[in-house]
Amino acid sequence: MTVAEPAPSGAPGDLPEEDPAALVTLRDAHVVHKARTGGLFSRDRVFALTGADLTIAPGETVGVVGESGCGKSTLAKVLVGVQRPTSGVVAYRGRDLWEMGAAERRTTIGTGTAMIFQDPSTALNRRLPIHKILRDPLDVHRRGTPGQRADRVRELMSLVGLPPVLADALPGQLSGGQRQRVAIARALALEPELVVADEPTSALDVSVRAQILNLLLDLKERLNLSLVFVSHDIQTVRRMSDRVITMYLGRIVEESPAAEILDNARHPYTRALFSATPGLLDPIDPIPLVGPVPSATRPPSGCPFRTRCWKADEVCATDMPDVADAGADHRYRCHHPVLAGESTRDLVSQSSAATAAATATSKETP
Ligand SMILES: Nc1ncnc2c1ncn2[C@@H]1O[C@H](COP(=O)(O)OP(=O)(O)OP(=O)(O)O)[C@@H](O)[C@H]1O
Repeated sequence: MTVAEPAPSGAPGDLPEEDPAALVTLRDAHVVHKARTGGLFSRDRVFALTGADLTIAPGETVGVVGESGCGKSTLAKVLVGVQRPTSGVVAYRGRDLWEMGAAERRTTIGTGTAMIFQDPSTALNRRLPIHKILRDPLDVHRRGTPGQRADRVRELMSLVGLPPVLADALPGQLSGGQRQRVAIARALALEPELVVADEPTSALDVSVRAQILNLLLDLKERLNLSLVFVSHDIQTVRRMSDRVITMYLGRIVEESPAAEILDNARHPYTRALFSATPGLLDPIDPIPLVGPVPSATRPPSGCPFRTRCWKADEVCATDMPDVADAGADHRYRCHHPVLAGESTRDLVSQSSAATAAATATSKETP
């Protein structure tokens, strides 16, 4: 398989010219890691994020879907400034985050953004009582007087539905759902404009997941937050989001209003992901995603999805598709998009034929 070298990015410091009202903008953001084998760095490189372009408006929720290892967490970390991109631009309200002075960047990241992680058990200091955990960011950023900080802690607990009696409890004395409420309250302590939630319910009991998701939706409305919601659960992403982006092997391959992505996904990968979710597309058979995601150290040439795509042909092996505009804020990168009106039945039969062909080819290989 030919190894593609991701295209060079734009000049560092280039500021995005459009949408002055955008809260966060990524332009041609790349993250490349040194690969590790057996704990040691090798000469290989991992292309964790490649050429990401994204704009997030104030108050908007953007859902991120894709299989494991497709770069969702990397994108999330770049957005909140935890991960510096290897190249490309991350701008807050039009100002390049990584061109700011260190003090301004620390303030922008520390107070303007926050991240909620998958597992609240590991995200919270087990030795500190809840009121100290919530007060810590206020102390670090010297917000208000000591009395105002104590008031803010009470306010935060009420905001996320934690009774005041839990203020002196340790994280280990709380349920998983309560711990995630503490993590959310801490994330909101400094009134961020952007909150990124990376699989915020996947470590929780099914019974409390809906409560935490409803809490996030409620907080987003009340506080006019921009929310980036990363999840494997496509149903939930659709319910939570205004816009959905699909990632594959470090690339954003489709971006669409949530309301239309289900019926109108144009990228074969998005369609296959959705079809694998029971009850979503009502297919006769789900469209199989053939084989595993290729290694991020050796992404395929051309379109990264072409090695698993039933529509792929020669051009997909050589040319990375340009971004195509499907109108109404819907964009995708594909040479042979799913056509409007193309039924799941058609896709399943094409996919089965591709699977049979792939199986036959692999049997012929010595
Ligand atoms: N610090 C790192 N060093 C080397 N490789 C990394 C590092 N962080 C992430 N990667 C690799 O980058 C790619 C993208 O990882 P990332 O965690 O962003 O994917 P993901 O879609 O969030 O996966 P998951 O759903 O499993 O959390 C993967 O191949 C991963 O192994």
